[in-house]
Amino acid sequence: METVSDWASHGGRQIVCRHGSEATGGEMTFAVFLPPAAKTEPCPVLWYLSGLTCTHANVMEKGEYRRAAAEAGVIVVCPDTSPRGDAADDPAYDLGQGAGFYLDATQAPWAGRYNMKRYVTEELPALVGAEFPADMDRQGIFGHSMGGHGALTLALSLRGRFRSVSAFAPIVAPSLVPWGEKAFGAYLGPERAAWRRHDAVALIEDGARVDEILVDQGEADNFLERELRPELLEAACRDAGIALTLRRQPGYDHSYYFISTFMADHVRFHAERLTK
Ligand SMILES: N[C@@H](CCC(=O)N[C@@H](CS)C(=O)NCC(=O)O)C(=O)O
Repeated sequence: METVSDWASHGGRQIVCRHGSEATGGEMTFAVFLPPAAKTEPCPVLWYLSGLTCTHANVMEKGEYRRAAAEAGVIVVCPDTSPRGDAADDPAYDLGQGAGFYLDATQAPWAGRYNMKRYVTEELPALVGAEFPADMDRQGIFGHSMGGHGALTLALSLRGRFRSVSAFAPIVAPSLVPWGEKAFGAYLGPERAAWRRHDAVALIEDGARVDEILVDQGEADNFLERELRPELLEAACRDAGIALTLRRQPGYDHSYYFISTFMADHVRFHAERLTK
């Protein structure tokens, strides 16, 4: 692992690292914020999964998580969203590089390197646990849009791994919306039964559970009705008895101006569950 940048920030350190990845077959870059408390003790880890078109850098530069994470004593890790370099790609912004959807692809030309589920749940946690003062028994996960889909599906399918889960404007039912239908068709093939394991609403319908979920959703989000459809998560959680707090925020769109507004609320939500 190689350190690309290491900045002092809020009494802690904002670091960017690069490493050779077996899961994705190439070099990967991620951001990790160490709070001041990490100088003296292992700290819980909060994973932030980003949305379409993002690298590790979008949330690092625009997400404004550091003050709250420093105060709470939480490490924040921000992975990239897909394999890079000479990995297969597509000219569209919502397929290929920048659009890994946090699953392990089974279809050509994506299979072999588009293993973002394995990367963020196995390879990168092993690296973070080995290289940083991280308490891997206390992990939370959150994300935005495609990354909100990732946070919800990984928390639901890896029961017990994450003590807390939240999302900003998540794609809650990718099997039913254009972004997900396109990506799942490409990465997983036409057999829709295989899609259900990567769809938060379908996972809940099929019996997967978490105790509680926090979601913020802007009401002025251009993708709300076509791609995000939070009402489907609301119905699934109601039927399953999952405590969903869905906050509809008037006037906010899909951007990092929205995310950064509610970021501290989410970091504190996780910290309360990770530090008690
Ligand atoms: N208008 C965007 C659509 C994709 C989009 O809104 N991406 C969101 C995540 S789903 C994002 O975070 N974009 C990067 C940013 O705002 O920094 C584009 O075509 O690039």
